[in-house]
Amino acid sequence: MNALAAGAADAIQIRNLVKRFGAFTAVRNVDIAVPAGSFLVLVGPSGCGKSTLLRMLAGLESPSEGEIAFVGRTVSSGTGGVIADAGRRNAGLVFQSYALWPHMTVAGNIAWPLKVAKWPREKRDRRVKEVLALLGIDALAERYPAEISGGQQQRVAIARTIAPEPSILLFDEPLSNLDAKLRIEMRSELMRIHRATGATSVYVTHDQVEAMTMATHVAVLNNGRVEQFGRPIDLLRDPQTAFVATFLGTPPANLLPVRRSSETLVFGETALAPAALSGGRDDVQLLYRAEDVNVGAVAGAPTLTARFAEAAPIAGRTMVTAMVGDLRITAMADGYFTAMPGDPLALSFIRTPDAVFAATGERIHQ
Ligand SMILES: Nc1ncnc2c1ncn2[C@@H]1O[C@H](COP(=O)(O)OP(=O)(O)OP(=O)(O)O)[C@@H](O)[C@H]1O
Repeated sequence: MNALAAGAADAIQIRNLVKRFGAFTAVRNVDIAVPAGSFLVLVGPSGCGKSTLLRMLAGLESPSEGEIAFVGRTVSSGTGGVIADAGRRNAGLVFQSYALWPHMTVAGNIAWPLKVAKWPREKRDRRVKEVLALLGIDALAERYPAEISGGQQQRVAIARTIAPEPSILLFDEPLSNLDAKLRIEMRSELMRIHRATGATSVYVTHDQVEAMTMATHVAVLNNGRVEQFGRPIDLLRDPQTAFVATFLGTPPANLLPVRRSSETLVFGETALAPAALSGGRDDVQLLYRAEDVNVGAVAGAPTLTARFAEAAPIAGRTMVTAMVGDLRITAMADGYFTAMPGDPLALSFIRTPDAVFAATGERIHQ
């Protein structure tokens, strides 16, 4: 079965969801089905509507149109508002800020939601021990939030959220307050927890590297719309819009605006590709991966003269950024490479473009 096809095994169904704040539309016609056990990452630039979508899933915000169902049960809709409130969705929410109770110990914080849900004492104690062990914070059980580090506080917040065994976990940029090293550690930790709990997770981030490492499924949002939804590898290999193609991937791919001139597509005066690729359009955009742009002229390959901007060594090669007018182009050089900012640099396009997009952004399939 196609893992992306809607079906009975979907833990979350989002149908034609819209959220308006007055005249402003923050979420536009979002339609996705999330299979049970997935780790869905919502990724996109600041203000694209990720948090608003997550808050609707959490029951903190009601939709203007459309509906959300958890395991076939409608929990919110444009006509009915929030049908099942935040506490009755069997969903746990982890925020960027940890919001621990300062007057309760770590164990007390974790036990709190279980007390509220009236778990019997013995079962509660057993569960607190279990999640303390799962998060590797057993030794902190009797400390107060002020006596532990930010990273440890985030672990406690996660432990508290998973303690009541929610079937859906919702994360809103939970790692953004941590330093770079801790973020990377916590990423693998969260994936381990996801596997251990089996909960379907929805995770908001603006960091595409975080998205690509953690996700089983990714939804790329832009201006409130889902530009593309699918497995990370499919979005990387087969982007359906120019936005997805340039937002995902490290180093970023290059998008060159070209126009048709008799038999070729030209950038400025340089012929880059055959006109047949444009699907009959006059203006299109060509996608070139950084590894398909060579630093230095290659005989027989179309070549542009750029101005060197910066270089960063990566895994034995150098990622070079250069400017052609206002356009930034990223290329790869073998070994170590450096130059002075503004130095002229030949860039050769050593392969045919990876994809072609209309000037308006949609993919042109050959
Ligand atoms: N309560 C509100 N009233 C009016 N506008 C809002 C409200 N909440 C969010 N918005 C607007 O909706 C848009 C989407 O906001 P949202 O917080 O969902 O974005 P985001 O993708 O999570 O951004 P970030 O990564 O910066 O947190 C923004 O333009 C924001 O200003």
